[in-house]
Amino acid sequence: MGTAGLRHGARDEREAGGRPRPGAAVPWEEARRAATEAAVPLPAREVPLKRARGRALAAPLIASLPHPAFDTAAMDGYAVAGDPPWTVVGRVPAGREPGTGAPLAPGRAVEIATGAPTPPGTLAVLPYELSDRDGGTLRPARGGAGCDGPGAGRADAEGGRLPAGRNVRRRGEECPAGCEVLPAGALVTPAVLGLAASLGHDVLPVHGCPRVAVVVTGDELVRAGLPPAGRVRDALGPLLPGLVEWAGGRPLPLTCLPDGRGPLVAELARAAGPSGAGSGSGPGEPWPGERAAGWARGASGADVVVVCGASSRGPADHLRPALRELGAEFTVDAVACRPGHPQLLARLPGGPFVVGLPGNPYAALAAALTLLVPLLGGLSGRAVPVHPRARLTAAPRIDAVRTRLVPVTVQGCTATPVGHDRPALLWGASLADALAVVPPGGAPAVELLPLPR
Ligand SMILES: Nc1nc2c(c(=O)[nH]1)N[C@H]1C(S)=C(S)[C@@H](COP(=O)(O)OP(=O)(O)OC[C@H]3O[C@@H](n4cnc5c(N)ncnc54)[C@H](O)[C@@H]3O)O[C@H]1N2
Ligand code: MOO
Repeated sequence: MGTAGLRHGARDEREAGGRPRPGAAVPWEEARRAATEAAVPLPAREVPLKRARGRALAAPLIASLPHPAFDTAAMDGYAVAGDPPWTVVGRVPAGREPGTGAPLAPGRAVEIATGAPTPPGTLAVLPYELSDRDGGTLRPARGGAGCDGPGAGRADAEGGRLPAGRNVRRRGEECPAGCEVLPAGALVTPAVLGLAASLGHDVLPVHGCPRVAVVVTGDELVRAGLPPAGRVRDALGPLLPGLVEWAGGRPLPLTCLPDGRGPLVAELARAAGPSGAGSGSGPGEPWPGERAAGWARGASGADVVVVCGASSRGPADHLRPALRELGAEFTVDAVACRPGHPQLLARLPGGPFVVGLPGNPYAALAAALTLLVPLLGGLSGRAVPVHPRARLTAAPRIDAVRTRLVPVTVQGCTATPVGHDRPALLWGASLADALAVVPPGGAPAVELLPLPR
């Protein structure tokens, strides 16, 4: 393909009304934005914590409790009141109901466990290792070192007085009840699950998980063993389920199709067809509210169909003709990038999205990070990520008109191309931490697209 048309692609390759002309390569940034904006988050529902991991919060996470929920000791040691020496009068174990013990009078101390409620009247907590106990009498140890910041627990120079509040966490000092700790759209990670539990939640409102059908096409593909002469191993069947899960989707069982328009039309028609009405269950069954929100899954139960291969313009490349035959609407029809330019995003009438990925495996991965990952992020309700940027330590080949996606390793604010980045092999991508997005003409600092782990 010549470059002159692409240089002005964003302006010249559009029909009146702003739609891209069929076959027009849109700039990479624009393609990613179109994929992000095409997706409306799937409806939300509350799920138990153990089923929320990897989903996006459909509402901000609010603290149901203050944290800490009561005044509590931050160290194992002694809760003390007033000036030393103190008389040790008892012990507070973790788990005691706050406010049930007697208030601590000046000159008294109680042994206390980390996390136990401090008695009313507590001045501070003196850690064991900074204390000097002789029978029932307690004093600060001489010259104790800091345990919780500089000088923590050490009595001050004049008169052995502990700063008020030392090693005591006050109720609500980290977050008061009602505080918004995470915004809607945050990804539920293991840390978020622990945080939600700490703040009193048993369930979380999360967006639905888009179901993704992966269709691998090509007569030449074999799925196991050493390929016979002229054949190649399918690299995308193994790659895509993990990528889909990482991006927020749920992969459906893989479909392998021979080359040919007929099988592809039949598969896409099945995906576009009315969802298994009357079946009562199964992957196509809607969640409550899905229909009201305008969601219609096809008979295959997929929200998104990813078609690998058949994306180019040769006689065996049937994806575009098949989509046109079915009346699909194209959102992106080729992208001005290398590799991965034949990729596309379309929507079948009333049904699922279709993402077309090139057959060359590294090109398919680069394309998936361009269109599929933003689409799945949007459908699953994830906030649009802000990716880090870095300076490249070696100049990659710059393209005057196309964005290049270059596998790199990342060290701090610098990124180093790893090479091995021809479209047909995933070697460079396997060595890399990220793909650097090198815009047309280059840039001093480039965006880094994370690679699925
Ligand atoms: N006339 C043109 N020809 C090509 C163009 C173009 O613009 N004009 N673009 C080239 C680029 S760039 C790419 S990328 C490919 C895209 O090809 P398709 O998406 O149509 O895929 P195929 O033709 O089926 O396969 C291309 C290549 O990839 C291998 N392949 C396919 N599927 C897999 C798989 N699942 N695992 C591993 N390898 C796979 C296939 O054997 C071919 O070698 O088109 C160029 N041509
Ligand atoms: O752009 Mo292709 O997608 O070079 O391999």
